[in-house]
Amino acid sequence: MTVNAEIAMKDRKIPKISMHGFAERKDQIAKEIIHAAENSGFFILENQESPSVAEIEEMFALSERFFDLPEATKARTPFAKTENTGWETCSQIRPSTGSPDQKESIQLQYHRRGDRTWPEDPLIPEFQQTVAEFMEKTHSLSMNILSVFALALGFPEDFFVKSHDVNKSEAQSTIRLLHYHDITGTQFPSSYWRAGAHTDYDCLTMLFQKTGEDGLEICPGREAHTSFGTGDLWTPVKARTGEVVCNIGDMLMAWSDDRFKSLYHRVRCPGIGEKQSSRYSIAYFNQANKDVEIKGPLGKYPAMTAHKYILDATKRNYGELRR
Ligand SMILES: O=C(O)CCC(=O)C(=O)O
Ligand SMILES: [Fe+2]
Repeated sequence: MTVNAEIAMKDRKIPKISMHGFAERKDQIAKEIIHAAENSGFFILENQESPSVAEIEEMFALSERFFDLPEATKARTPFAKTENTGWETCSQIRPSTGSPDQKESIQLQYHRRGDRTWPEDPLIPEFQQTVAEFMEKTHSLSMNILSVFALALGFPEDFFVKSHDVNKSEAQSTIRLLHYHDITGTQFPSSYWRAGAHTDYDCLTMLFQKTGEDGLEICPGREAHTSFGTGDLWTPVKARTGEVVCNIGDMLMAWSDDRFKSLYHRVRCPGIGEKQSSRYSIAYFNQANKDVEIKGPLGKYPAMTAHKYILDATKRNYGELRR
C-alpha cells in the first residue's frame, strides 16, 4: 500500500447518518446505511428521536452509580459464560491479546429482568426500570436499521424484527454497561488494552459513548466472517454523547454471505501524559433468538441456529475467562 493510501485509511471518515424524519426519508436513509454496511462496517447515527441525548445521559449517570458500588456487592450478580449475563472485572482475555481487558462490565437481558441475573432492586431502586426502558428504546432504533438490512437481503421487512423478539424466553439480545477503570499514573505494557481487538458476534451493535472519553479504534478490510486476522491500520472513532455508533457483527456478516462487514475494533489503554481517567460506554447487542436459523440468501455457509452461533462465539471469546 502506498504511503498516501495508508494516510487515507488512518484519517478515514466514519459515515454519519442523520435519522431525522426517518419515516419520511426512509429510502434515502436506507441507501446510506447499506452503502456504509457494505463498505465500512461501522457508521454513526445522529439526530435520532429516541433514545434522546437526555435519556442517554441519564443512562450513563445510572451506570456510574452501579459501578461505584462495592465490588463484593456487584459480584452478587456474577458473569455466567453460558448465559452471557452478569458482572465481571478485568477478567476477559481476548484471543487477540492474551492479557485481560482493563475494564469491568455488566450484561443484562430484557426478558430476564427481575431474576437472579439482574442486580437486586434495593441496591439502586430505579436501576431495573431505567435500564429496561433504555433497552426498549435502543431495541426499537435497532429494529429500524435491521429492517433496512432485511429488505436489502431480499427478506420480508419484519424478518429480523421477528427473529429478535426480546419478549420471548429464547431471546439473546443483551445490553452491556462498561466501565474502563481510572488508570491515572499507570503505564501498562503494550499488550494491555482497555478492550483488546475483537469483532462483535451479534447482528448489530449500538454503542453509546461520552464526549471526551475517546479510545475506540476500528480496523477496516475484513472479507469473511470466518477470518481472524487483523490489519494494523486503525481509525479512531471520536466519542460524542448522543450519537449511536453502529457496527455490524459476525452473525449478520454470516447471514448476509459476507456482504455486510463486521470489523475488528479495540479500545486503547491511554499512557502517562494522556487522559487516563475512567471511560464509560454502553453497548446494546442485537442477537437473534436461540431457535432462529441463520441462513444467508446465497447459502455461502451451512445453516446454524443463533443459539449455537452465540455459544461457539462465547467459548472463543471467553475461553480464557479468568476468575
Ligand atoms: O467501549 C467501547 O467503546 C467498545 C466496547 C466493545 O467493543 C464491546 O464491548 O464489544
Ligand atoms: Fe465490540
